[in-house]
Amino acid sequence: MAADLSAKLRITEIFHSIQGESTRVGLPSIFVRLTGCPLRCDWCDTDYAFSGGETMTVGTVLEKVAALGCPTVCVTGGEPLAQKGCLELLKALCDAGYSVSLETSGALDITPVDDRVSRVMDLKAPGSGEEASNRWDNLARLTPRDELKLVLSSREDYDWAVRQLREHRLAERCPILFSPVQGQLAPEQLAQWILEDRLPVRFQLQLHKILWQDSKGR
Ligand SMILES: C[S@@+](CC[C@H](N)C(=O)[O-])C[C@H]1O[C@@H](n2cnc3c(N)ncnc32)[C@H](O)[C@@H]1O
Ligand SMILES: Nc1nc2[nH]cc(C(=O)O)c2c(=O)[nH]1
Ligand code: SF4
Ligand SMILES: [Mg+2]
Repeated sequence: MAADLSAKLRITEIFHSIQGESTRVGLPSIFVRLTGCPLRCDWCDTDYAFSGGETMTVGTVLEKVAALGCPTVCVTGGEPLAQKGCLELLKALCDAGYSVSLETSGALDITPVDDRVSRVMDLKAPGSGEEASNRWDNLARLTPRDELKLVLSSREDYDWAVRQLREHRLAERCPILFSPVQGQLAPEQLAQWILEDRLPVRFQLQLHKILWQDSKGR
């Protein structure tokens, strides 16, 4: 069935930049940032997307994306899956031939997302203050096309992440990303722990924050 292009979405911004996160890091990409999030991660760098925004149809978002002329699209937020219309947007983007990734907190069911989308899902560590929001049944749904990210603010978070990695055999499911919370955990410290423990994970630094000091981190 075709996507519903009349479905409505609340959108904070649509922009063209260098992908700063996930295994797609470095690729020119279009970002579609959906407004609103039911979580409040302690260290969230995107609180400007919690409210405001502009209502648009999926069809209008497609037109704005097409005008930016880039084959790779990242749908993010806020929490994109908190809006029903997000599923229609993801399907419409895939139908139009884009290579699509979705950044999601893992607090909402990822099952209904179009199979062609690469789901980049966070597992919220205790330091985020949102550990209780993790939907643990999402883990079993991850495929090698998806990615799992753990954003860590301390040694306690790191130890917690290593336990999850082992207990849920996460590295067998999909690529695993360990990223320091910017300004809270020194990147070189996290890198050293990963090396010492011989972890099969990918160290990640938000590239856009190295490239640009813009408060919105484009
Ligand atoms: C702003 S969130 C939007 C998507 C979704 N709500 C989520 O949490 O995955 C995009 C990504 O930025 C990460 N992020 C947010 N603030 C950060 C920070 N201060 N340092 C490192 N990563 C951060 C999140 O963990 C998430 O992986
Ligand atoms: N350049 C850039 N890359 C990104 N990758 C994921 C982002 C996000 O906020 O989800 C993001 C972002 O905000 N900027
Ligand atoms: S879930 Fe994502 S957007 Fe929401 S508060 Fe956490 S990092 Fe920010
Ligand atoms: Mg960001």
